Amino acid sequence: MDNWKLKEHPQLSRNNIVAVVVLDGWGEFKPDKYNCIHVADTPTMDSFKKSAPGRWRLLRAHGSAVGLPTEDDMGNSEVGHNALGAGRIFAQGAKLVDLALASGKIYQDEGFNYIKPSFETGTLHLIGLLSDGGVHSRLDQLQLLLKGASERGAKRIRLHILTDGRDVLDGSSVGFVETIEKDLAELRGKGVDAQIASGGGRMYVTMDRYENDWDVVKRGWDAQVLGEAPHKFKSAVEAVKKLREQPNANDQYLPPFVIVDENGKAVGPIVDGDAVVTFNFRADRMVMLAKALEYEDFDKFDRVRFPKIRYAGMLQYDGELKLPSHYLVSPPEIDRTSGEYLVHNGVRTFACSETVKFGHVTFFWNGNRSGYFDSNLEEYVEIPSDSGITFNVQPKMKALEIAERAKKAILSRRFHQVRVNLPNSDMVGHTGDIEATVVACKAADEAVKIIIDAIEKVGGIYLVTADHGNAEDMVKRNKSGEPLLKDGNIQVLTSHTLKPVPIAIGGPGLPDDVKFRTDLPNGGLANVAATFINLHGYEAPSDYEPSLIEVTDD
Ligand SMILES: O=C(O)[C@H](O)COP(=O)(O)O
Ligand SMILES: [Mn+2]
Ligand SMILES: [Mn+2]
Repeated sequence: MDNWKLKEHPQLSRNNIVAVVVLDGWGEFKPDKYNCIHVADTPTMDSFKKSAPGRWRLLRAHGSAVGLPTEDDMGNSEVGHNALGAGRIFAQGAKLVDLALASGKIYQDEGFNYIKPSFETGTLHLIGLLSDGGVHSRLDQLQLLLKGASERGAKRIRLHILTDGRDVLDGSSVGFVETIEKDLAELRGKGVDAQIASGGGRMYVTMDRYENDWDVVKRGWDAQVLGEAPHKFKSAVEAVKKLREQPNANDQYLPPFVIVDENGKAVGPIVDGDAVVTFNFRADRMVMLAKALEYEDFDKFDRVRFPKIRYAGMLQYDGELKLPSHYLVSPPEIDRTSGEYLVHNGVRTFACSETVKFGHVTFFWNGNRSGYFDSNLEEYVEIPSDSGITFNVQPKMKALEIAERAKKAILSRRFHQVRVNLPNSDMVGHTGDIEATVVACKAADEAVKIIIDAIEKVGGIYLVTADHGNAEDMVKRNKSGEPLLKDGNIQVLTSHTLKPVPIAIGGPGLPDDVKFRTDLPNGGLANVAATFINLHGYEAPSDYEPSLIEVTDD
C-alpha cells in the first residue's frame, strides 16, 4: 500500500484541534428509573441534544452495523472501537468462528492441525468464558468445538471454565454449567474421557485486560495449569452453586476452584505434551493468558511450571505481536485504519484512557494492533486504573484525570486529534449497582465538560460519541419493554444493550454550515472515522463508510 495521501477536503480546513470523545457504554433510551443516564445530572450531554438534528443524532452500535452475526447481538467495546477507528465494517470474530465451524474449515487449517498430534497421548484443554453472551465467546461454538475435536481424535478433554454474569444475567452460570455437563456426559458415553477441570469468575480469574492486575491471571494459572485452588469440588455444578451461596458472591467474581477425584487429586492440570485452546474469540481479556502460555521468557508472575504444550488461540489476538503464533481461525484483517492514515498525512494524535479502557482507544482503535504507527506523531497516555476493586465503590474512576490530561494535550496545541475513552458508564454499569452507575454517568458528563471547555479555548472542534449502550438501561425487560420480574423482583441488567448511541459535533472551529447529513438514517459507528477525517480537513478514503456530515450552503 503506497497511496496513503488523503485528498484535501474542498471546504473544511486542516490543522484543527479535534477532540474525539468516546463515552463507554452510553446509549440512548427513554426516560425511566432504570435509565441511569436519565436519572443522573448530565447537563453537558443534555445540551448537545438540543442541537439535534443538525449536530446531534443517533448511531447504530450493534449487530450488523459493527460486523456481528445477527441483529440480536449487542455491541461491545472491541467491535465498537474497531468500527470507530477503521471506518469500515469487518466481519468480526464471532462471525468468523461461526463460518469456520459451519464449513469445517476450522479443522483443516493450520491451528487445529498444529494441536492435533497431542491428541494421541495428551489431553486437550479448552479454556474460556462459558456463556452465550457473544462478546468474548459463545457456548454453542464451544459445544461444536468439543464435538468436532472428539470426532477428530481428542480422547481426553478437560474444560477450564470462566463464569460470566457480565455479558449475561448474574446467576446464569449454573444453567450454562449444567448444559455443558450434559454435552460432556454424552461424550463420555461415546468413550471420550471429558470433564470440567477447573473454574472461576471471569473478573477474578484469568480475564484481566491491559495488564491491570496479573494476579487475576495467576489465580487462573494455578487452577488450570497447576491444578491448585482454594476450593475443591467433585463437580462443577456443585462448585458454582456452593460458591454462589457465599455472601456477596456473583458469577463475575467467583473464586477459583478445581475439580478433584475421589482421592482429592485435581482431574486436569496442564502437563507436558498436552494441547491447549483458549476458545474466546475476543482479544483483550485473553492476551495476558496467551503470553503466559506461550512466552518462554516471562516475568509477570511465577508460573512454577511451564509445560511444553501445543497452544492455539481461537483467533490470533494481537496482530502486531503475532500472539498466539497458532490459532484456529484467522482474525478479521482490519487494515488501513484512520490512525494509520492520519500519521501518513502528518496529523498528530494524542490518545488517553485509564488502564481498563486504554487499549480501546489504541489497540482496538488501530485494528487490534499494539504500539504506535509513528511515535513521532503520536502519544498514548495510560492513567493507571485502580485494581482489585469493583468500580461501583469508585464510580468516578479516573474520569477527571483523563479529562485533565486531554485538556493539557488540547491546550498544548501539539496535537490535531485528542482522543479519549471515558469508562464510567460502562464499567460501573457492569457491576449492576444502579446508584453507583448514576454517579458514574455524572462523572463522565463532567469530564466531557472539561474537554469541551478546553476545545472552546483553542477554537477547536469536538466529536462526542459512544461505543454501545449499557448504563441507559439497567433492567431485564419483557417484549413490551416492562421489567421482567423473577420471584417478584427485577433482574438487574449488567450487560450492554442493543440501543443506539448519540453523536454530537460542535466547537468554535466547526463552520456554521457543517451539519449532519439527513440521507444516512441508518448510520452507525463505522461512519464516524470518515466524519473526523473531514473535521481534520481531509476526504476519507473512498472505501470508508460515508461521512455523517455535509457542508450546507444555507
Ligand atoms: O469485557 C468486558 O468488560 C465486557 O464483557 C464487555 O465490555 P466492553 O465491551 O465494554 O469492554
Ligand atoms: Mn465498551
Ligand atoms: Mn462493557
